Amino acid sequence: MAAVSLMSMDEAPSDNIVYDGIVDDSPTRPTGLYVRVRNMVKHFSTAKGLFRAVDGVDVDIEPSSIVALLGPSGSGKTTLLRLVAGLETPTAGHIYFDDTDATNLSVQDRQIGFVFQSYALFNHKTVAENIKFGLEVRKLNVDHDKRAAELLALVQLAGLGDRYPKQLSGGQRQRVALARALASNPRLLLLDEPFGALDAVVRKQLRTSLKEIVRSVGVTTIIVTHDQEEAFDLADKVVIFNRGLVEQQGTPTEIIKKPRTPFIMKFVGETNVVPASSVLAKRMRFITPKSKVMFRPHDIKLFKTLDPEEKRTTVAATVADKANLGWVIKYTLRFDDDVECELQLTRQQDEREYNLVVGSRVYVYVSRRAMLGFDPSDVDSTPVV
Ligand SMILES: Nc1ncnc2c1ncn2[C@@H]1O[C@H](COP(=O)(O)OP(=O)(O)OP(=O)(O)O)[C@@H](O)[C@H]1O
Repeated sequence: MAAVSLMSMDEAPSDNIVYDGIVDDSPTRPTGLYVRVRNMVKHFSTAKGLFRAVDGVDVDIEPSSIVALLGPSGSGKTTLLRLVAGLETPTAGHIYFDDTDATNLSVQDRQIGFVFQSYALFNHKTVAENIKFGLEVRKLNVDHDKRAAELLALVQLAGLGDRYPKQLSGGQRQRVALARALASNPRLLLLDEPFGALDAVVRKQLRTSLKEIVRSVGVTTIIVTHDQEEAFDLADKVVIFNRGLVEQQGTPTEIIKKPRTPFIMKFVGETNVVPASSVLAKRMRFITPKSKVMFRPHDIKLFKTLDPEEKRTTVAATVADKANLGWVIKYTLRFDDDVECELQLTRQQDEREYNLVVGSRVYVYVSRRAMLGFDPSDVDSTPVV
């Protein structure tokens, strides 16, 4: 999709930018807000006591970037989003928008666009009227019809302005909600599970559109999601919450390649968990004071036959099950101490190299470097009261 500015021409700065004699006459894009959250705390009083929904969080959200807040249910993602929006008052901490302390700004003065899971469109208004509502509330002095048409084109609904929300699919309604949120040219867009109610195919289409749209508009975007694939695909930075705290934040690649804690390792991607006292952990000489050991299924090296030399560095197992999951084949391997682990292969890998028979014997090697010791409390995600 071509870069689209939400500024209409009468608002756009007239000066073109000149670099070394080359005139860049593309419409000037607004830069998104730089959002900094500092030592943010939000405690709720409940019948059971003080609930630490957000318990001291620092997050930096670069201008015009997309940041995904990911984490188990009840970990504080939505509460942080609501704090940034001004819909909750912090117990402690600060929020800065660029260099301004925005902690006590009213919701209206924050210039934020919102999209929630439930469409929150006015059913008695047409699509265009719904979008124009976003302009009316901010009393923006622009040509409303023209802006609504621009926004409809941006969200790929050109020509549907006269329809009513009930005449649209769920995905189209969410596109309208996005257009409305962008109508007033917000510098910050907040999305709370925006695709939660949609089926997988529509979710994916909207995800792609959202990425293109927010990048072309240049708005800083924070999205709360349960969906890891969504978070990793969309975001420049993923912030993973657990029990009101940020457990890790970084680029998707950093989080996948360098999970900093056992919680992250278990939360992101598949893991095998075996006792630290298992034959496998011992044979790999993995020494840990912790009670359990985890490693990724793809870190297993498997041999169907062995040289006598290799027998000392591997552990024999029986193929207990083979699950055919389409493009992925999942084997369950049972060691002689009855500990089990899973091995995942692509179908191609399996057909080319393995094709294991249930009941056959195999030999397993896992590098010590791929193993991580942990106690069950290290991966606990029960919210703290
Ligand atoms: N007004 C409130 N009063 C008391 N507790 C609250 C209030 N708002 C939120 N909570 C609690 O704070 C915790 C964090 O909620 P939050 O909605 O931020 O979690 P979340 O990570 O977004 O979870 P989910 O993915 O399920 O929406 C939850 O256990 C919730 O019950």
